[in-house]
Amino acid sequence: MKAIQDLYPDNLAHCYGCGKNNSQGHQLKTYVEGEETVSRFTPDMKYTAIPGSVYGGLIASLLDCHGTASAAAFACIAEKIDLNQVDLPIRCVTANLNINFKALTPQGEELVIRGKLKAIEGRKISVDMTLTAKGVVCATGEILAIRLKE
Ligand SMILES: CCCCCCCCCCCCCCCC(=O)SCCNC(=O)CCNC(=O)[C@H](O)C(C)(C)COP(=O)(O)OP(=O)(O)OC[C@H]1O[C@@H](n2cnc3c(N)ncnc32)[C@H](O)[C@@H]1OP(=O)(O)O
Repeated sequence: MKAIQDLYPDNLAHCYGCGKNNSQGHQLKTYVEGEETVSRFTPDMKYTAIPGSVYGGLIASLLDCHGTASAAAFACIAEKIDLNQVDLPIRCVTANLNINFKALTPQGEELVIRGKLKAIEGRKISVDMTLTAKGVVCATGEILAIRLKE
């Protein structure tokens, strides 16, 4: 299965966090795995907070893009829309993002971000997220994504 972000049409694929057409961005990729979504990302050393740990703004960026991609995927699944189609028919933007930083996030490690659907209420899609490094939860987050009108 393709990454959710690779299903965004070319003219909407320039997001700094996840756009496949932004060569200077993070190009985060999110996949559906069972009932969850997952993204994996190893930050470059330039994203330093305290030496040895990852800058919180980058973590926010990863949760932001993981969250909107997850919201679009969960909404498609709820409507039985095929996630293998070329252009994703459902697109979401972030209205609210809450993050709890639980532990310093170590540099030089692959970060694993997982998302679980919390609720779909009309155009509002809430997703719970965790970010782990070496199995340790470093951050949790909740996103409220809004499905854009047609
Ligand atoms: C814009 C076009 C470009 C196309 C783009 C396509 C993008 C496809 C690629 C994806 C790329 C990923 C990108 C990465 C994620 C970003 O970084 S996205 C960038 C950051 N986010 C933004 O810039 C969003 C800015 N805000 C907005 O554009 C508008 O406020 C929104 C979120 C679209 C909502 O506006 P609206 O469509 O007029 O909807 P509205 O009726 O106000 O609200 C709908 C419901 O949500 C609730 N709601 C809205 N905001 C909030 C809030 N902050 N807190 C709580 N509830 C809220 C409302 O109360 C309402 O609830 P109900 O009455 O239905 O119960």
